Amino acid sequence: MTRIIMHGCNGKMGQVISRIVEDDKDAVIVAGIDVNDNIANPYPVFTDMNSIDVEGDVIIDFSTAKAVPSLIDYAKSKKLPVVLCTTGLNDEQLNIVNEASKEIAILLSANMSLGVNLLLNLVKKAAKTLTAANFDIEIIEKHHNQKIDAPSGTALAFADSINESLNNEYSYTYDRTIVKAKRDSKEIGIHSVRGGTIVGEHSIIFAGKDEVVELNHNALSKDIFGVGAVNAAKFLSQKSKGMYDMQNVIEGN
Ligand SMILES: NC(=O)C1=CN([C@@H]2O[C@H](COP(=O)(O)OP(=O)(O)OC[C@H]3O[C@@H](n4cnc5c(N)ncnc54)[C@H](OP(=O)(O)O)[C@@H]3O)[C@@H](O)[C@H]2O)C=CC1
Ligand SMILES: O=C(O)C1=N[C@H](C(=O)O)C[C@H](O)C1
Repeated sequence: MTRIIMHGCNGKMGQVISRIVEDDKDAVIVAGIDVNDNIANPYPVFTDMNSIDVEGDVIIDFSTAKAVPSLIDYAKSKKLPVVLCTTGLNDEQLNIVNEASKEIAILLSANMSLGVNLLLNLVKKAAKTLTAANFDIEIIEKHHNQKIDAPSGTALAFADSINESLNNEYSYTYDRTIVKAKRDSKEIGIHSVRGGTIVGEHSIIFAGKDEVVELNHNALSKDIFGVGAVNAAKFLSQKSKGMYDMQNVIEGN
């Protein structure tokens, strides 16, 4: 039985995880953490994580970037692994996470779905083949109107995955209104749309002379992230330290 501490338990994803875990005989949420205890949950909720008085095996985090450093401090003090799903972390916050992985196990992934994690590999092959034929690369992401960070963590992960396959020679352009010049061939344009209840859509567009190749992922429900996060928690609860991603969970190593 994997005992989960849910950080950001009263948010949209926290509530998805709560529902998924209720039907999972191999996992249980033993405590939740959030800024307000304003939702009825079938587990105790703490607004101060240092007051948690139950034992857990792993933390799942879907909260907000600025909450991550104190969560990492807590996890280090309790030697607890963290499945870190929050996006929009700045360099300083990412550095704290990377340093902590020398002491505890951390799984950092901007997208917990199987489809996106498959696509993160497929875009590398497409990028190598198509940029050799001078195709341009643009990424468009669409999300609901409650999302705080832009571009999405997933869009950045796609850009990073592509860039890695191209010897990190590409720069990222987020706003063409300030560029005032033609597109550079070695850039990846990244664009954000926000509206309504769109769960999460990502298009990676390779545009060449007289042809366009587009790879798409559409999330039809937040459950795909929740299922991935619970699987990741079961996987990570067995690890003592190091940095992991969803590829490790999918491959079981
Ligand atoms: N990796 C992945 O697959 C996915 C990642 N995400 C990411 O997860 C994060 C959360 O998403 P979502 O659930 O939609 O967002 P929500 O805003 O719905 O939920 C976040 C929750 O965290 C709470 N919170 C804020 N500050 C703190 C704090 N200091 N300590 C504890 N809890 C806090 C919020 O409270 P309050 O509302 O009062 O501020 C809220 O209840 C985002 O960064 C999002 O991009 C989302 C989906 C998938
Ligand atoms: O905030 C969301 O909702 C999502 N955020 C993640 C991101 O920033 O990539 C993943 C998913 O697309 C949903």
